[in-house]
Amino acid sequence: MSDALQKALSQVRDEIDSIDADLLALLNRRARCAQHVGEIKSQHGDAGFVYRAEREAQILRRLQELNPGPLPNDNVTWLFRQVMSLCLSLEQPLSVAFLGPLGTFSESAAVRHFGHAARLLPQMSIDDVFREVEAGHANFAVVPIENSTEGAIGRTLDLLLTTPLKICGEVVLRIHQHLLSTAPSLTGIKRVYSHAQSLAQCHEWLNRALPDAQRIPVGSNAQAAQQAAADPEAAAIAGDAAAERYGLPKLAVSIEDEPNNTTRFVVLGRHDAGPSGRDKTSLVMSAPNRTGALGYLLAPFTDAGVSMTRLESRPARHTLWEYVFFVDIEGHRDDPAVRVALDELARRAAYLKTLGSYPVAVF
Ligand SMILES: O=C(O)C(=O)C[C@]1(C(=O)O)C=C[C@@H](O)C=C1
Repeated sequence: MSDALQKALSQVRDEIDSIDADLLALLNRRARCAQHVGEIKSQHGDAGFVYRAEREAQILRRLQELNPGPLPNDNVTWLFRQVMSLCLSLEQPLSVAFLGPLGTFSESAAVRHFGHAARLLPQMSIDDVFREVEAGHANFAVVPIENSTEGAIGRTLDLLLTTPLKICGEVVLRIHQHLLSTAPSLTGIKRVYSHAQSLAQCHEWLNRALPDAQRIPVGSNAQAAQQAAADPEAAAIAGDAAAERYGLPKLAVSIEDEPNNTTRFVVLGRHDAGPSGRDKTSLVMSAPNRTGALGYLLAPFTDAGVSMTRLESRPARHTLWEYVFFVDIEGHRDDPAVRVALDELARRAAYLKTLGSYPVAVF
């Protein structure tokens, strides 16, 4: 290395060292502020509300607006999510239940929302995820609710009907499915394990690339990866997190049939979130089985100028040919227009449950 190059490099590296020292001091100053916030909250008997979904969303949105680059907004958001996760862990360590084992897309969603400092509690089923928070063994749950290719996750909707938990956040995750196997090539693969939803998301690719392989649905993508890791004639369809966790090579990447394959998860806790300025409210209601009933129920939203972003029907399981409707609207239940619409809806619906108000996903 020439002297000139050495000198130029060491000048910039000295600057980086000095910036890192400043960053370190600032990060610790921020952490002390968060600890102070925690003390104020517990002095006011508010220790149960240490995690503030709406405040985190506001912080991240503001930083996205302030970001001058060259770091892209997604990376900045990820970085500050980690910073808040660490600051929060000094106030109160959080635990998050999700559909395990480790390596599922649900784990990726949980980490995306709560950062790496949260304690992860993988569960065997979506029912167990709900139960873990309902029983007070975990602070929050992260469960899938809909996929852009496959539609609603029925079990989550059914459990939302009866749970006392509230939706306090959402996570939108781009799903890239890979074929993971220790086999040297596609030729030796006789079995493909995956969650039924993932097998369906890669149905056309499998028809083309592995028409003779047996497709075996299992409890989760991560479980599929565990099974494939132990069987050289098998492959799993799963994501990056499972590939890394179980040390499986990727034989084919991004094999999902739909290029925009995305899953939306909801975050459940004992309270919903305060208004953040850009919120959604999720509801479930029942309409009597007669002509025009659904239109009658939805009219209060139009009348109050509230936009509906999602409508999903699901059989009411106890009565044949009766349906419940899951509705997402724009706005927080404390917004005046939403409040007016909900009050009117409560008068019209045979059954109405507000599942929660929460910030629109930030990234
Ligand atoms: O502002 C608060 O209420 C805090 O607890 C601080 C803080 C943060 O690090 O900025 C940490 C956790 C909360 O979820 C929101 C924000």
